[in-house]
Amino acid sequence: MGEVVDAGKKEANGSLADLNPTVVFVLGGPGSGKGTQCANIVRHFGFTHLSAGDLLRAEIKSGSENGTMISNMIKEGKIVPSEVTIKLLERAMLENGNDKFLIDGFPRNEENRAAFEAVTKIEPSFVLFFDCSDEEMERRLLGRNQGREDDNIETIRKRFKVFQDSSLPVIEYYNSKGKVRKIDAGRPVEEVYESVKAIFEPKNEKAD
Ligand SMILES: Nc1ncnc2c1ncn2[C@@H]1O[C@H](COP(=O)(O)OP(=O)(O)O)[C@@H](O)[C@H]1O
Ligand SMILES: Nc1ccn([C@H]2C[C@H](O)[C@@H](COP(=O)(O)OP(=O)(O)O)O2)c(=O)n1
Ligand SMILES: [Mg+2]
Repeated sequence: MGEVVDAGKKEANGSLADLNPTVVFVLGGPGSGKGTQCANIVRHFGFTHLSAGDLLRAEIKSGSENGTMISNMIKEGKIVPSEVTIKLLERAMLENGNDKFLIDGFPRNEENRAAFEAVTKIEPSFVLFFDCSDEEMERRLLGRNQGREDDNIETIRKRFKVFQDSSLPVIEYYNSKGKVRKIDAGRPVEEVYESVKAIFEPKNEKAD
């Protein structure tokens, strides 16, 4: 029996287990260029880009009951409880229906990592790590001009500390599993993308 489907509205159908998506985590400090490079990857390699920060900001705008809590945490540079962020990521994956996702800015701490694994049973294929100096990231964030409440020097310093203390250990964890692809993100956008592309392109392996 055929079902009438409203093509304009995507339904969150099925489960993540059915979808069994390919996931690449895109990590790096604030301002390292995660969002910029994800836009390039989407154009060439057919992934869907999900930024945890964008999903949280959309949740604030939607007037959700968690909005005030999320907004306060972002202003303080703190990491929102995993439960909230994981629900948003799960919903976005199921609504979208693609089976290849770049998850940008997540997992940002050990709690994010362990909870995502426990809830979704998804293991990332690999982790892109954009490595960039604090000086360069600070310059970029202060010039970003997206009207973000957290792109001020006081919050930026807090975000750098959270990255050092909470996010780098997650990258170390994946590094110990051989999953990290580290990229020098301090170079111009096009140069960084050349390195990114080489990671996503199928390898032309020589027979011996
Ligand atoms: N390689 C680069 N060189 C200079 N500026 C960059 C580079 N990559 C991104 N930017 C700029 O820096 C700011 C932060 O980039 P963004 O992609 O939003 O980083 P993230 O998502 O990691 O915080 C943006 O204004 C962006 O245009
Ligand atoms: N996994 C995540 C990702 C982001 N957040 C919150 C806390 C972060 O400082 C803000 C902004 O994240 P976002 O990835 O958009 O920031 P950057 O692109 O790294 O500058 O959102 C979170 O609580 N948990
Ligand atoms: Mg970003």
